[in-house]
Amino acid sequence: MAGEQKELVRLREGIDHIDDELLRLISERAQLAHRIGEIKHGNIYRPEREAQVLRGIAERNTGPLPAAAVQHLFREIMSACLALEQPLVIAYLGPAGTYSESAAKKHFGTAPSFTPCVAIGDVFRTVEAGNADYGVVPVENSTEGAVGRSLDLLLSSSLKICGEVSLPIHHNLMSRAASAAAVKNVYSHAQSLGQCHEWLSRNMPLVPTVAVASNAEAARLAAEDMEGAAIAGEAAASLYELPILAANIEDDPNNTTRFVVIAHHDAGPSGKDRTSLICSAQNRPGAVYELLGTFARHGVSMSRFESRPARGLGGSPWEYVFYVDLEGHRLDASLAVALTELKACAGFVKELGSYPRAAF
Ligand SMILES: O=C(O)C(=O)C[C@]1(C(=O)O)C=C[C@@H](O)C=C1
Repeated sequence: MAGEQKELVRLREGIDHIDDELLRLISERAQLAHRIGEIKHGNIYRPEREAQVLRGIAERNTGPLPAAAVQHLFREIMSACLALEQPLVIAYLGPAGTYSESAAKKHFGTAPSFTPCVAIGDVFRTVEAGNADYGVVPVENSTEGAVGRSLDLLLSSSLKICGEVSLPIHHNLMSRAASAAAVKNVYSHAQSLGQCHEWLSRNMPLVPTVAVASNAEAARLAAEDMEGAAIAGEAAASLYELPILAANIEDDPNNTTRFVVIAHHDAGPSGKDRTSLICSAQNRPGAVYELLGTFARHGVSMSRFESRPARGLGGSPWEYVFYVDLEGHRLDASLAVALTELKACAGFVKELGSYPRAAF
């Protein structure tokens, strides 16, 4: 026992020594970032550089910590360094406790100020008006598909996409009730109720579900109702101090939502990028085939091709636009040529921007 105590003291001294070194190095890093901020022209936040740093950390990590854990640590270090250069304001689809807030913090770390907005349109307006530097909005869910409102606003707004966030969505049943058997109502956003449909029919078939504006609102209601439960994320459970009765109740364990970061500019090349655009085909046979041919001819891979009604373009009903995601940056030689050819044959092209693929 005495031997173990001595060992404990010795190991803790080792940790103290390493913490001193870490602190010294982090402070030195912060001074360099501050100096970079002074000599940098234009935007201080550089999503392409941050993605490269985070990818490099994962590649060089030799354990024992998993890559995601070290990336989170470095995400926070960079977030704090950036705050020394320029305090950022980030708008997201609120209220506090939503998955959008988790996505915003996953992407920017916790150092910026976060502004919850009541609707996706308000996130766009807040950034357009300069009341936030960046905005985070959901664009698609692996179970439920496209988030139409975000796609429509990307078409009508002048904002660009400068980043993306991929967030695994894990739903939890949370309540002050003693057990799931004592729950009389389940509150959640309609999409989340849909994503937990099978679990609910197997485990709580007779309990009515109530669709509300957001998961965070569901958690707030459950916090006030001893017989109510919410389906929401861990952030909402801790915000409203709700015990989790059942974790990871989503029907698809790979349930993921993709968010984009909107701003007045897109991002520089990072080496692993994506380019998003909206286009329409001219009204003649083979026009869509021709659009797709421009990418195929130049070896540009497409990760998304989705059609939606052309809202806000002032055309007649039944006119459609295509939302296209391409692998690569608009400044890459092959993509640049493909875009030039696309503009020559498409009815309409709107470049939404090039940005680094999610680093983690
Ligand atoms: O490299 C830069 O341009 C920096 O400002 C430094 C740094 C970092 O901490 O590594 C901070 C903010 C930028 O968004 C990117 C990187």
